[in-house]
Amino acid sequence: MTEEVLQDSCRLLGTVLAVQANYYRVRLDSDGEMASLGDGENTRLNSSHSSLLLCTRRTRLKKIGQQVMVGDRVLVEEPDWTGQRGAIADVLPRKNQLDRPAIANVNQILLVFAVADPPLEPYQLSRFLIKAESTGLDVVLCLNKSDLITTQQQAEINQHLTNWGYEPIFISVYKSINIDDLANLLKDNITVLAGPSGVGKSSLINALIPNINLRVGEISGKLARGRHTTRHVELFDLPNGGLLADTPGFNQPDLDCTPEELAAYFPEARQRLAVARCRFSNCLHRDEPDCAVRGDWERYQHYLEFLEEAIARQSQLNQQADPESTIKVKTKGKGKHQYEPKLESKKYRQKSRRTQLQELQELYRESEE
Ligand SMILES: Nc1nc2c(ncn2[C@@H]2O[C@H](COP(=O)(O)OP(=O)(O)OP(=O)(O)O)[C@@H](O)[C@H]2O)c(=O)[nH]1
Ligand SMILES: [Zn+2]
Repeated sequence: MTEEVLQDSCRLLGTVLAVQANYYRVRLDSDGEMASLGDGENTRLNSSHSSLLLCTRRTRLKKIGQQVMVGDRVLVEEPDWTGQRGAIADVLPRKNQLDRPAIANVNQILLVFAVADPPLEPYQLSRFLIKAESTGLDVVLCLNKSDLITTQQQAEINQHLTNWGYEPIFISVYKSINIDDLANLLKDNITVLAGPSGVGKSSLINALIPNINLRVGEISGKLARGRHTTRHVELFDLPNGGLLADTPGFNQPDLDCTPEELAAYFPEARQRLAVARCRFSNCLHRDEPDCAVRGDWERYQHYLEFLEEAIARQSQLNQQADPESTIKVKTKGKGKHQYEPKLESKKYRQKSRRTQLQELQELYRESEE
């Protein structure tokens, strides 16, 4: 069933913002859906909170094993406007899906860094960018605390990041610089926010959603942030449209791509590969002859360093000796060791059918560990 068909029949369509026990908090689309409703049902329009319905999942969906996750577009039936209840009758096909955190239909990642305090560290920024790129989603790079640097310094940072293939948006939560521009980029999208600790993510969320404390307080007690967060996933409504999922702060995301994948996560390398080819299809762009990627681009050293890391990681996995890897050692008989996959490790099973989006799940996992 497509969205058009559903809208034609004037059913209620909405987006799942949170899942709590067996209930789904659904925000109904703001327009169009009232047309088919009879008189007396319009009370919803007069109440400021009424487009939020607490819904159950129809038995039919349970029977066919249809899960409902945060970010899902759903068809709601039997709205009770007074009690703010409803029932989810159908789930529209997902554009994409992250398993951890469980969010469907994510459009982009908003990566937040600060230009100062904490200082902008190129390698750390690269690491986050690569991790974000590996999801295959669009990446919006936002640099906060621009109030702490001069225009000249900002121009220099901007030049570097342009060389890297990005168009950063410089903001200051303190001075309300470019917050509206950023809000515009988030409009009509489902965005997942990420970035290291101390760059101003909480401050930014408060600036983007002025009533968030109130709202969050109403719904989930408090906006859990930092290392000791629950795994509760929630999408927050942005006042001008769009939904934002917050992530806890973390400092060094682990790069777990293969050596072969790495170049694709550098826009500079992608640009080079778009116009030329390496002699070898499995070129790692180090010292191979006729390499189209190797060169004096600014982050080439980052590439080499991360490549070493990826190679080391891979050989570690190949040796099957890393206890943190997906392999466990099983002691057999007289002290003989045998390696076998840890079957309880979801990570292991995901590896074999990994999509780029699943990289993001790991980004979350690291942030929680
Ligand atoms: N100068 C300046 N400081 C800011 C700005 N935005 C936030 N800060 C400060 O930066 C510090 C960290 O801000 P938070 O919002 O807690 O940062 P965070 O990214 O949420 O940090 P974690 O919760 O550790 O992930 C606080 O002292 C803020 O007041 C800004 O635009 N300019
Ligand atoms: Zn090459």
